[in-house]
Amino acid sequence: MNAPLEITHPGGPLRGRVELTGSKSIANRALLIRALTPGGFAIKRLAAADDTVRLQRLIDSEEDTLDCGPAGTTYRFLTGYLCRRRGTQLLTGSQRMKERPIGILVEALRALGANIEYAEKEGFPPLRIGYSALDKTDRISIAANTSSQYISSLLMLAPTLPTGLKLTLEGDIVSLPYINMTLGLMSYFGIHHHWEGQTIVINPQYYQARDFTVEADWSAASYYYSLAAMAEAADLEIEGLFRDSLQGDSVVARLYEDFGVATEFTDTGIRLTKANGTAAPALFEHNFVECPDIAQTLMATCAGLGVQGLYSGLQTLFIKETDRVKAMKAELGKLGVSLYKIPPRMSGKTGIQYFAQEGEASFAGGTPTFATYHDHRMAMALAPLGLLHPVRIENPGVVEKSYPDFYEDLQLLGFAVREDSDT
Ligand SMILES: O=C(O)C1=C[C@@H](OP(=O)(O)O)[C@@H](O)[C@H](O)C1
Ligand SMILES: C=C(OP(=O)(O)O)C(=O)O
Repeated sequence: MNAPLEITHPGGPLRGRVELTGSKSIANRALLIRALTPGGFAIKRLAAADDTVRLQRLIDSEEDTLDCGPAGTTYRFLTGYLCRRRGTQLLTGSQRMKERPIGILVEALRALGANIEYAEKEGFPPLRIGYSALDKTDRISIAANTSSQYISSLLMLAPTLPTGLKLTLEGDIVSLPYINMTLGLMSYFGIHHHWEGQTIVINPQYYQARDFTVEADWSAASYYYSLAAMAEAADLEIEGLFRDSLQGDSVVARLYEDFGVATEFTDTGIRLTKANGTAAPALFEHNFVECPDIAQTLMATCAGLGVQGLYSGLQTLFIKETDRVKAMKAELGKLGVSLYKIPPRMSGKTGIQYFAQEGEASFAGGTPTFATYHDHRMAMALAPLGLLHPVRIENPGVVEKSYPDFYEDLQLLGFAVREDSDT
């Protein structure tokens, strides 16, 4: 799917039902834990997301080179896992993956005794990873301010290490709900842990095999919240989500209350409703440090509704599939909406970096063509603007990374999605 797609909606209330794709984060943890569990176990509702399919394939592969493509969790989880596997493998990825830092995890694993070399540039993929017993020490520290995926990778390995692991998190912690998701899933599979201040302590233990069902993806649900918020009235059923979720992105339910979107939990998922004529807020303010993956969604919603945005906690967005703030600034700029860094002298003495967003999306220039920067979330965050006016999405196939059925699901809500080979 490489030709641009044009996305349009005929107008009127937004209604429909979607069987939402499974959570990529939960699926990838379940796969990695299964690989460490004697006897294995069944995983139900595993998503067809490319990142998930890849992780399963690479866990099973004995080839010399393992290519993670653009999949960050896949890459980081395998970096830890391969340290305990016999043989030596080259772990590589897309051009962008080679720009996403890995040094913090490599240093932590080396402190445990890992046998890892940089195959190209110091601090970045690809890595050559050989077997090691990882028995040099059981007490290490790791900087927690760059990616929680490094920490999750170490935690899942921890119970299998000869004397377990005492992992001290240093500095500010980003993406904390993802660390809790890892620990929560490990508990489901029988692993105990406890916190001693900033240190997570995990003794040697065996994972217990148990059947497991993957919850639907709350990050993906955010695109339906965005649609509901921008619709005049909406009534959507989104299946597969649980009330007590391990996913931090379930905070979308609360965030979109401000936009008049109500969430009701049903036996099978959620129902989103927005009553006719609910007014949007004048200002939306949020710190995304615990839910970085939904920042683009909220930026697009605010643009569509002309809501002023005041955002913080965006410091990890520049090392994701693309520099997401830069990419959103460029794409929203096409609609006359501005996104900019507030100079530190104007944001007080909090040490927090704020970004402001101003303006309401204008379609006076005709159908906008949005670039997607090899980032699935650029495509999925911007597509809902098609509710307001036709939009064109370049390289729409990027959604395969986490949500291959995204456009089919939009069609279930009445959208027309058409290949636009003339552009
Ligand atoms: O552990 C995970 O499943 C993830 C953690 C987050 O990354 P960071 O910890 O790098 O912020 C998130 O952005 C990513 O999509 C998935
Ligand atoms: C950041 C993301 O993924 P990853 O880091 O796993 O590539 C994402 O899905 O938004």
